[in-house]
Amino acid sequence: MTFEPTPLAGVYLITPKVFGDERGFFMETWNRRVFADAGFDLDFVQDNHSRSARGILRGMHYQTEHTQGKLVRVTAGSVFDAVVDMRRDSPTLGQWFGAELSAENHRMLWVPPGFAHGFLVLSEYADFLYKCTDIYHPASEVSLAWDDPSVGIEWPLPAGEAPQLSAKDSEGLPFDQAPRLA
Ligand SMILES: Cc1cn([C@H]2C[C@H](O)[C@@H](COP(=O)(O)OP(=O)(O)O[C@H]3O[C@@H](C)C(=O)[C@@H](O)[C@H]3O)O2)c(=O)[nH]c1=O
Repeated sequence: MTFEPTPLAGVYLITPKVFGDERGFFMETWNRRVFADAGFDLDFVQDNHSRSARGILRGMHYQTEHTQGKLVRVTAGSVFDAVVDMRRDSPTLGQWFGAELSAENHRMLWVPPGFAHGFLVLSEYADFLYKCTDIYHPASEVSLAWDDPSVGIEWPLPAGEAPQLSAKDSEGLPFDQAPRLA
């Protein structure tokens, strides 16, 4: 398992060790001791799984109470996964980071509490799995506008194509109106 820092403090790209053989492959995707040895003392309370078709964008989501850390990965297809720093005292407040996560590259992203998170599906469909450090708390859920120009996430969308969004995400808050996190 390798833990690769990103330009946003606390956000890590994680690549599991994959053991391939004639049957297929095996990999550990979460191991409390291995993560603790790497400095991640995590306690997960919920696992989620969503499936989405090509061109669907879910995001950019966070909760102002019960703020969640998320360990995210893809088991079928590929996505462009993105985070935005919402930590009020962070030197990188408002900056984004994105990476392709796919069933082929086995990569995971550790998104600590304090970030808005979302993804765009690049394949015919994608299965997206994630572990959360806190509960779902819809009353404090925020959708930050995926296309806020002051954040400027470079989504790998075909020229002139718009993503498909939920009703909630099509009314995402502009960055300057979106609540900051601790
Ligand atoms: C997130 C979530 C949703 N739901 C329900 C509520 C709703 O009826 C249905 C779909 O919810 P949503 O539209 O919010 O699902 P979705 O847009 O997939 O929301 C997720 O997006 C990604 C990007 C994240 O980072 C997640 O934390 C989460 O916010 O599932 C739960 O029961 N538990 C949960 O933890």
